[in-house]
Amino acid sequence: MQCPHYDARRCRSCTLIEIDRPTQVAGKEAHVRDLLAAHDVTWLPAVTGAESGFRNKAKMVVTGTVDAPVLGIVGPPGPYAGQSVDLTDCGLYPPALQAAFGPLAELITRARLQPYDLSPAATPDRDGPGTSARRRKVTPRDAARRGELKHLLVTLSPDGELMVRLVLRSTEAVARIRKHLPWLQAALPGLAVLSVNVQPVHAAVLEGEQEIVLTERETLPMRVDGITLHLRPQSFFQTNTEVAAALYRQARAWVDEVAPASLWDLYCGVGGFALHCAAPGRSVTGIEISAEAVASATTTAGELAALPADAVVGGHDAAWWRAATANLTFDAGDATGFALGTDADPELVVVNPPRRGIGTDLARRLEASNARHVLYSSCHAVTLARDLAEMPSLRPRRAVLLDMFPQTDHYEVLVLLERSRA
Ligand SMILES: C[S@@+](CC[C@H](N)C(=O)[O-])C[C@H]1O[C@@H](n2cnc3c(N)ncnc32)[C@H](O)[C@@H]1O
Repeated sequence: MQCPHYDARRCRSCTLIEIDRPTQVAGKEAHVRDLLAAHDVTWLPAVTGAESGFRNKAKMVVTGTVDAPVLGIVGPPGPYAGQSVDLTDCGLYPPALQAAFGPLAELITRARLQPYDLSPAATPDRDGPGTSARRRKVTPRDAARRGELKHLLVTLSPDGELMVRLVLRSTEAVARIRKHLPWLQAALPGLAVLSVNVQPVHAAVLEGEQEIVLTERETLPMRVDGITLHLRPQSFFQTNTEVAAALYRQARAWVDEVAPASLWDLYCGVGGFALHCAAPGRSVTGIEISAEAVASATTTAGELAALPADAVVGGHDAAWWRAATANLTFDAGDATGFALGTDADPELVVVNPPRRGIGTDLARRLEASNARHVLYSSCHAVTLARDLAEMPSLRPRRAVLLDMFPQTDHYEVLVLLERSRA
C-alpha cells in the first residue's frame, strides 16, 4: 500500500506498509506457526479482509490551535519529530470515518476547545491494545500544561453511524459542547453518540474514568452477522469489523461442531463470542470486567429473546433465539476470580483476553478442569504460547490466523484446544 505520510516520515505506524500483503500475511503465519511449533495443529488458510479502510475506530491526538486544530499524531522521530501531523486522510480509515473529521474540527473551533499541549511521547499507539500514551509517567512539568482537548476518539458502525468521544482535561468546556451539539448533529447526521471523557492527568492514560454522554442515545449499534452488539463509550470492540465477524463465525463453526451443552465466554466484552455461540439447549455464561460492556451484552440478549415472531436474525427465527437465549447470562467480574470461585466446569471455555494473556492462575484452573475444549482467541501469540505451556492436557488441534491489523505485525489467532484422553 502507498502512503504519503509514511513516505515523508510524518507517520511510521504502519511498519509493514512497504511489504506486499501476501508477504505480510506469510510472515505473520511463520511467526505464529513457529510459536506453536511444539503442537500438532491443523491450520486453516489465513483470513484476510480489506488491506485499507478497515479500521472502525480512529484515535486522534488533537494539536494545533482552536482556530486551526490538527487531528492526527505528534510526529515520530525524524524530520517531523514533535510536530503536528494531520492524519485525517489516513488510508486505514474508511471514507465515512475520514468524512467525519472536517465537521469535528469545526466543532473544536465553534466550541473553543483549546488543544492540549502534548509532548511527542504522548502519541497513542494506533495499532491496537497497549499504547505508548498509557506507558507515560506523570512529570513535574505537568502542572504547566495548557489546553483542554487531548484526544478525539471516533468509531464508525457498519451501518454508517458514529460514536464520537472528546477526551478533555476537565469539564470546563462541557456546556459549550452541549450548546453546539444541534449544529454537530446537522453537520454529521450519522452521529449516534457524543460523549466527553474526562482525563485530568497528563497523558498517563489515553482516557479517564468519567464519561459524560451528551446525546440521548448512549450506545452505538454494531451489527455483526445480523446480531446487534451495543457499543458503549468505554467498551472494547474489535478494530476491524469485517475480520471480527469472520472470527466470531469461525468460533461458532467449531463450537457447533463440538456441540457443548455448556460454555463460558471469558473476557466477553459486549458479547461477540457468546452471542454467536448461543444455541437452544446450550447454557452460555459471559464474564467481563467492564460492567458497561456486560450491560450491552445483556441488552442484545434481551432483544434476541424478544424478537417479533416473523423476524430472522443470523439465519434463525424468533423461536430459535428465544430458546438460545433462555440460558444465556452475562456477569461483571474478573475472569480468573470467576473461574476460581466455582467448582462447576463447562464443557467448553472461550477465552479472548487482552494482550497479557490469561495468565498462570486461569491457565492452571482450565488445565485442572473437566472442560473438554478451550477456544483461545489471542491478539498476542507470545502470551498465547506461554499460556498453552501451562495447559499441557489441552492440546491445540486447529488454528487460524486472522489478519485483523494489516500493515502492522499484529494479528489475531484463534486456536481450538482439545483435552487429550491420555
Ligand atoms: C480482547 S478484548 C475481547 C472482548 C470480546 N471478547 C470481543 O470479542 O470484543 C478483552 C476484554 O477483556 C476485558 N477484561 C480485561 N481484564 C479482564 C479481567 N481481569 N477479567 C475479565 N475481563 C477482563 C476487557 O474489558 C475487554 O473487554
